[in-house]
Amino acid sequence: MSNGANSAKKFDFIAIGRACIDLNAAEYNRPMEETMTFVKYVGGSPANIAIGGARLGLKAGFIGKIADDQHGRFIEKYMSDAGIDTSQLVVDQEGHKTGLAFTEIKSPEECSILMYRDDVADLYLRTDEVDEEYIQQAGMLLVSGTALAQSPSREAVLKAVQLAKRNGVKIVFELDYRPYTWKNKEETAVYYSIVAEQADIVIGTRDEYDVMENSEGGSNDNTISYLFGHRPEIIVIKHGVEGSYAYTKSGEVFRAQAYKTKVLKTFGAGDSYASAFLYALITGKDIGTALKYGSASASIVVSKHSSSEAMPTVEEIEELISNQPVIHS
Ligand SMILES: Nc1ncnc2c1ncn2[C@@H]1O[C@H](COP(=O)(O)OP(=O)(O)O)[C@@H](O)[C@H]1O
Ligand SMILES: O=C(O)C[C@@H](O)[C@H](O)C(=O)COP(=O)(O)O
Repeated sequence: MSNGANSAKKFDFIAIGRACIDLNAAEYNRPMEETMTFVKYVGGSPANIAIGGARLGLKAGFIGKIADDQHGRFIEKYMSDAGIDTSQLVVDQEGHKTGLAFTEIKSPEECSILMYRDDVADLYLRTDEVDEEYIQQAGMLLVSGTALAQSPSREAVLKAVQLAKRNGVKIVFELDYRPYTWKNKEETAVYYSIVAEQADIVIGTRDEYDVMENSEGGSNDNTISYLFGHRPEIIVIKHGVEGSYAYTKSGEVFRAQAYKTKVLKTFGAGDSYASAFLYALITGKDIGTALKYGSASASIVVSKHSSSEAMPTVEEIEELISNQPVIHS
């Protein structure tokens, strides 16, 4: 497949979904109960991926809804300063709030996220706020699975997927499973399958594919045999510190190991991975190299305090790939 590189298009990719706030513990190695200070960053998986892509020099756009408040304005300015087109970042007019993610860093291995996502603006994006002419201008549409959790955002995303298909825009589905936004796993499995079957590229962790399949302990072989019966041409399955695999419809299998690093916290790995993986595909690198870019980017971000602000440059990624040993597992 051609992986979406299209210099004739205004955007290399457009992400759809949430742009929110991360409040990351400024004090490490303690539970949230004892954490008194937090540092504010833009967060939300698709926003992080757009920021990561823009840091790597990609032309990125964003479709989403932000609150009409100080947090919403902070997000819009940060993303626009990062070089992302925010013309389709709709400002909510109904009093909905910005989603907040407080992060706890108990140890490098024990991190958790406490989400405040009741009535959040991002899940109120409507179908009439998704514009065909905007989507036409992209090489790829990056869909976050969390945006399928509730209506009207669910229908807005399904419309974006339809428009992308109609206009030959590659669909990248990042499963991005956040249990607290869903009613139950059965519902998640239904909507994940609907979009995964229509996507060109699917990216997720092994656990997230299990959610899509509404099963436990699933195998990569079963996942790819199901999805390759549909539209996907590339399936990426991440296995945490044990590395990741990419499978192609023509039967190739690629594996990348994680790079050794001094881990500060584990969150941010998935978003940095996705942005660097897509950057590599969009700039014409092969799939094996793209996996390395993803792993390298993730190993940089897990060693830093934030997800968005910590997104690396191309030079940092390439330097790390050349010099850093991998974790053998
Ligand atoms: N402790 C770690 N050290 C170095 N790299 C890591 C570590 N954990 C994850 N990674 C890298 O980040 C990638 C994505 O991590 P993973 O945990 O699978 O996804 P997610 O963050 O979406 O749950 C992995 O494939 C790996 O390359
Ligand atoms: O996606 C969110 O709403 C929270 C993120 O902003 C946060 O930085 C995070 O959890 C990132 O983790 P990842 O998805 O593993 O990259």
